[in-house]
Amino acid sequence: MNIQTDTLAELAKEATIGGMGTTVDREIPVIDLSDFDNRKHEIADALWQASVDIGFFQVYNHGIAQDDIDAAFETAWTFFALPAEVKAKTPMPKGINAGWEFKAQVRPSTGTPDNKESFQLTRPDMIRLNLWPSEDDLPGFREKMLRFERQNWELGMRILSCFALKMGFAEDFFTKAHDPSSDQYQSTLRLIHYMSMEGAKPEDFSSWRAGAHSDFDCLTILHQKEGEGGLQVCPGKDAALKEWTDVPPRKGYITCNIGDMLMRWSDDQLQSTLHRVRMPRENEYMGRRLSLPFFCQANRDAVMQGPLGKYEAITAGEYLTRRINANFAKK
Ligand SMILES: O=C(O)CCC(=O)C(=O)O
Ligand SMILES: [Fe+2]
Repeated sequence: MNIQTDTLAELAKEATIGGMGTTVDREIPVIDLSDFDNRKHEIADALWQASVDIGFFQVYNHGIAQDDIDAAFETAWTFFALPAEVKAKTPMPKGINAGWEFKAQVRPSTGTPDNKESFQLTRPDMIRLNLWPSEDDLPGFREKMLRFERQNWELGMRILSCFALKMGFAEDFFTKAHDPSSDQYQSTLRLIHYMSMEGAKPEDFSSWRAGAHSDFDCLTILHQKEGEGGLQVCPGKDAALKEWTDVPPRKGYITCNIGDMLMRWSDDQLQSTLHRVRMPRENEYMGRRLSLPFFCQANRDAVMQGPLGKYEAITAGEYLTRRINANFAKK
């Protein structure tokens, strides 16, 4: 489908609040991760089914304490609340998923910048390119964020071990491919601030908080706050219908989705699904929205080759570089 043409046409049609396309209810699978080691095969079956069908699912009893998630949101806000000139000390370099950007991400689907700012944290790049805010500017930020990054990595690897099992790989196959001790590591924690729309002009609602896209990575672990909705998904097999489904955040549940890397790595068995973040509707909460996605992106030197051999082998580094450049082409 030609996403670009469809989206632009709909943007022109819908200049005010309301968003584009139609909204339909679909069930987003919810999966209980409790007693993980004993229930692993049952959990793996559920994750696989959800990912073949829709590519999105929500997990609960996931092992990350709610207090830690709440604290991570608070710490993220301490960064965004800094003056712009302080945030600008750690700018996102071209083609690198690290540092601060402000309304710089132009999605191929919309051609306009997402109405957001973000700080991305990819561990090796933070050191190499000196992208950590200083302790003077933001005391404790680095340590707190690294701890949360690690918690997300652990959850991501547990989920990916289930996919490895189903794909006939060793259970630690993806854990090795995302080895956090390697300088080739490129998994990314992203802090996102979508600006408040309180008092905004009607025409401001014609842009997107995040334009329609699929993620580049293997697996995204997306923390959202209850009451700060807007995420919508459009499953591949129904994409031509342009029917979007709201995925409201619920406390205790983490939304996860398959990205393009794992879709390719699974020979297209698992679905990387289009999603976007719409503007709030007239009667909805208009304040700022924060989200914290963690992108499990295989290390640069990991070779992606599916069990069925559908695609030629490519390193994850080469794969990701191509994808990032397509999204931030103008900088
Ligand atoms: O903020 C959200 O809820 C979704 C963000 C997202 O899709 C992304 O950053 O890839
Ligand atoms: Fe996304």
